[in-house]
Amino acid sequence: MSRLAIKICGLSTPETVGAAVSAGASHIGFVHFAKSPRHVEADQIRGLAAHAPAHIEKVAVVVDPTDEMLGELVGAGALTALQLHGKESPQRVAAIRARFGLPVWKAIAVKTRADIDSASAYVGAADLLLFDAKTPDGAALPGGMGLRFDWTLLRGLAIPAPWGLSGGLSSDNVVEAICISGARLIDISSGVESAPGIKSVDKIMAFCKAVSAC
Ligand SMILES: O=C(O)c1ccccc1N[C@@H]1O[C@H](COP(=O)(O)O)[C@@H](O)[C@H]1O
Repeated sequence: MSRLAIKICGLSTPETVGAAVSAGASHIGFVHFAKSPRHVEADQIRGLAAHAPAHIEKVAVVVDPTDEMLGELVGAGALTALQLHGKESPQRVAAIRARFGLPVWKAIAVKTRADIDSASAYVGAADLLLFDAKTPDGAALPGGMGLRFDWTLLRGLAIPAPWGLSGGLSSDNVVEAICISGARLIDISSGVESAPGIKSVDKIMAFCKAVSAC
């Protein structure tokens, strides 16, 4: 079986980009959403991405982005994928993919089985579906809040598209999450922080080490 893919998201310093790469992450993520404590501008993303080798995937996380915003991010040249984490429709996802020429991930907000079922509408539009915990109505952020959902909802998932798991993961629960869900790509942000927006090198290392046991 192929090695598990790990995305360490919400990076904002060269030191933590380096830690993610050394620890064995396959993907690094940069949040471009002004309300987030992890927000980084397009030129910062370019600078941070330069600290990771070419084989590491560089993903920008955006929420209901305009074409203008995406043009600025993609135009900076460092990205290898876009993660759409808002209420983008399948049509909007397909249009972004066609216009910007990068693989597109669609985050699916999950609380119930119906939410998992809703992901099928994005098959063919998105390159990867990322199942994340639904945040409460009125929450400040649509992700990155350390919330998890019932991983058994993913057991035996038979969706004809690559998919990954995020939401509330940590070095303490990731092995259980992988065993229950069967995920082959896992994505973490707040679980490797010492405070909102402050990534911890030690926690990044511990998380990747825990995953390597799977
Ligand atoms: O991290 C953020 O601030 C963020 C803001 C807006 C949309 C998504 C965001 N983060 C993504 O949320 C999931 C889960 O994060 P966590 O591990 O539960 O903290 C992950 O994909 C982040 O990339």
